[in-house]
Amino acid sequence: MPTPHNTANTGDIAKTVIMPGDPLRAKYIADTYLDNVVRFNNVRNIYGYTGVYRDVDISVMASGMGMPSMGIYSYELFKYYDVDNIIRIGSAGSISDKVDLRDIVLAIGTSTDSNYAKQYNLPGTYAPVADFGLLNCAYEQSKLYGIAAEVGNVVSTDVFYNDNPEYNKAWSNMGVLAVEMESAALYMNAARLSKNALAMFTISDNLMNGQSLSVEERQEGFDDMIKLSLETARLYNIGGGV
Ligand SMILES: O=P(O)(O)O[C@H]1O[C@H](CO)[C@@H](O)[C@H]1O
Ligand SMILES: O=c1cc[nH]c(=O)[nH]1
Repeated sequence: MPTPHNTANTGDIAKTVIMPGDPLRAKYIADTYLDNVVRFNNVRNIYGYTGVYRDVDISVMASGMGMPSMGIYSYELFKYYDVDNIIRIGSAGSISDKVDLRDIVLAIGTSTDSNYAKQYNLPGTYAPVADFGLLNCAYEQSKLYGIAAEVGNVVSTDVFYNDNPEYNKAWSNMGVLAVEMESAALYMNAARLSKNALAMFTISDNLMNGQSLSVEERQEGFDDMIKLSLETARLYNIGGGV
């Protein structure tokens, strides 16, 4: 059933969706890794494609930037398109000496400064976490393919250009590895709708020493993470989840 943001029909989208923030990264993944590709959405240039990865149907669709955008697209995929699993693949800024440029992080949890959880009227603070089955699968695949991956907490922020110079340090003091902008909304939508989500990242910026990757590397230079997400999706689909 089409939505205001997605023209796909029911059945056009696979059970597992890989979600980069950037539509051009979605196109790159479809062009490079999927066979028999059909594009199911380009509303607002949020490209979405379904194709075959090795022997498994997988979709890839952009989330856009920020929690409101991820909130809309992941909610619609879970609620209206019967998607069971979403794996976010993003760039992130390192705030820990455990991870540097090009390193991969698997987000076991995601702290946030966003108000997204307010809608649930919880009598406390919610801790958004990854689906253990997807996380475990990704971690095992990372070992199998020799792709080093650090598992830990990230922070999903509403603010890319933060006015507070102590912001990153405060999260870093709590052992948080990296900063990004969407995973908390994804993890909360998955929890609320009884679905599965995982976020993984390639470090594109080292926020402690100011080093960063180029625009081209952010669009197309994340092949280890892309392969890890696709192999995780494939194994998870074949195994019927964990
Ligand atoms: O590379 P993506 O997936 O867009 O993720 C990160 O990059 C954007 C900021 O440059 C934010 O969306 C942040 O979460
Ligand atoms: O949200 C993000 C993503 C990449 N790099 C950052 O510094 N922040």
